[in-house]
Amino acid sequence: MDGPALVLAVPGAGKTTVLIARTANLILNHNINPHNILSVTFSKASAMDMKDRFDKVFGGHINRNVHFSTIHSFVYMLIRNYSRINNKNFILIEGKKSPINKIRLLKGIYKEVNNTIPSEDKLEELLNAIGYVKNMLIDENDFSKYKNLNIKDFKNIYKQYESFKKENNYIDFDDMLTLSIDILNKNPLILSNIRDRYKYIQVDEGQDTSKAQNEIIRLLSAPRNNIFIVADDDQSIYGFRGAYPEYLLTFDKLYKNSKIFFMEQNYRSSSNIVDTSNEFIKSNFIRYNKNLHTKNPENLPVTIAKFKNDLKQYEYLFDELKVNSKDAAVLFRNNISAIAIIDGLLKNDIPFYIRDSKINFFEHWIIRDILSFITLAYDNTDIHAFERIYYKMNGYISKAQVQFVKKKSSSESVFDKLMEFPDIKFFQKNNIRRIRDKFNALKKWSAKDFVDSVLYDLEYDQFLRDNSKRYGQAYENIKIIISTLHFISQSLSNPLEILDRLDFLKKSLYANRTFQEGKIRLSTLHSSKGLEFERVFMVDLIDSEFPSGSSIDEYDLGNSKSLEEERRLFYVGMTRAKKDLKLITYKSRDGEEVFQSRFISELEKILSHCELGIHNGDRVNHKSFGEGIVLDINDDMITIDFKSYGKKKISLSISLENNLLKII
Ligand SMILES: Nc1ncnc2c1ncn2[C@@H]1O[C@H](COP(=O)(O)OP(=O)(O)OP(=O)(O)O)[C@@H](O)[C@H]1O
Repeated sequence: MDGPALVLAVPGAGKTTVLIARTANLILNHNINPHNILSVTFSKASAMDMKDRFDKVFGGHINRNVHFSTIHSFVYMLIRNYSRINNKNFILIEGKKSPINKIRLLKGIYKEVNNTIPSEDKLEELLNAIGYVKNMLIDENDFSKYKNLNIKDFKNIYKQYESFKKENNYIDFDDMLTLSIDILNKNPLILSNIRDRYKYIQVDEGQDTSKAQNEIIRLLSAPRNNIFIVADDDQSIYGFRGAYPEYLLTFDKLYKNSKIFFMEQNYRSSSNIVDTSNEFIKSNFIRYNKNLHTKNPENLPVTIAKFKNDLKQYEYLFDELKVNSKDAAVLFRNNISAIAIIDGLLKNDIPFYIRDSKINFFEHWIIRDILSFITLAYDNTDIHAFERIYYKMNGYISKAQVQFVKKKSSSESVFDKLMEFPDIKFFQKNNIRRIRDKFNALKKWSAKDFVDSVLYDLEYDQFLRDNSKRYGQAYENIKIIISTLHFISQSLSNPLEILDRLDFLKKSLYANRTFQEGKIRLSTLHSSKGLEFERVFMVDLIDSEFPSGSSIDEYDLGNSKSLEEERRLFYVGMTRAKKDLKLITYKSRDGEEVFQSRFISELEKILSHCELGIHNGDRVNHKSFGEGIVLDINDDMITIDFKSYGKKKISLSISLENNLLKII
């Protein structure tokens, strides 16, 4: 009830349940006014989920309003009250009521600073980087601590963005946090009023709170420190935008006389899934060592399904789902993976729903380029389509030539107009003829051959590779767009049908956003947190996709932080499954060799040891060395800390085959 407490729990242990029950305990058994309890969580969906679950269980017993909110909505209220009293006017530039478009503003600043328009991906990276700086409370005059930044002249962009907001009294979501810290630090009266009101502070999903959010919580809860945090550091997956789970590891230093409770029993999953996941997450170093276990019985073995290529993966997935689609989910690292899956599910008449419909595919610049190729193939007078792609193929056409073409009559073919360019050289004419003939032929191809011809005959693929190099981006990240396009076009008879199919898929994505019994859930791994399903399929488990290419690059340079976050994300996915977990990988995607995810390789080892029935942490008895604890199992060797002999590495198979080693 009183004092600082941290509840560290494993997946499926009932974290939210504990927080709800404690709230009811404070109100019903200790007569605390709900008005004095502040319960916050990370996302709006979790806050709503908490409120629903509380009302369902205790609604009949407690008739006063019990409030659960996000940290952001709490600080928004704080800023509004402060502004009202002090006659200030802060204008929020997020959401529907915003007077300006934040994205457009940042795009404009980026363009001004770097003289080039940022891609959608770059903008996303920029947004995350700004959020990271604010949430990590990084001093804007000292970005040297902020490594791994891949944004050209970030400092300048950041400063311009900040001063524009300051001049106009604008604030964004992240500013709400830093502004609140400032208000609380500079206004002792406000701080003491809030402290008086919120005598009990509770935080759910504590692993996702940032440094700035933790600072707010610390300020509010002092000096009473009636702070109760529920968290699973192994499920922290928002480090890229400033989540700071490290503070959980030093909770006892931050709050004196704190208590730490562990909830290590999982009520959700079969013992196969629990044992495998438990071993898997132990490869992370930065964590509280918890021992995930369950009393649930065994069920289907965890399956690793390996295929020749991505097409075979889809065949397997759709076949499985056709037979049994009850309470199943397909989870993926990259939301673009959803497009090919939706295409296949629609063709196979398998019902699905997907909440994250904001997928950067249909509006992606590559797709818009492809649409311009199609347009020009069918209408070679379309100057807009031509202007978009003339330098992205091997036509060697100059800007001056395009300007010349634009001045001519619009009913003429752009290729004919190009031929009339003054002083045009013989070899240039040959090039233009070659391109023109290619475009004339394009509309006769099947949709898939059309895509190939654009990629390889017109060398759009080469442009994509060069472009990635120029902007320091991994070609693999855009390859997923091309492979999705290939997948969609494989059954279409002509290029025009690509337009229709994309339109249909886009509409289907929006039309299938709501849950209905019997529908399969499609979700990114990030959005799957907190959910549970009978059957879970994790797809596209290849290196560079999952774990992401950037986390592998950082790891190769000696920094394993991002790779550990990827491992946690993988763990979140695995622990969503109640009975059936299928992990799918393949050897080639869209004709190019790929490698199975290194996490799959780790799991193969774990599963082979699970078959032997031996795990890290097991107590064992060895015929010669006596009792000990298993510390590590690596291929065929096992490290045991023996009571009488200390650490020893012994051969696992010899020990087991000869009955030398027994699990106690
Ligand atoms: N004490 C319990 N006894 C039996 N079942 C329980 C208990 N606590 C929770 N459960 C069940 O276990 C499942 C997981 O619970 P819940 O979703 O609250 O866990 P969680 O810790 O929030 O999980 P995660 O962090 O993985 O999302 C649910 O199906 C819930 O109904």
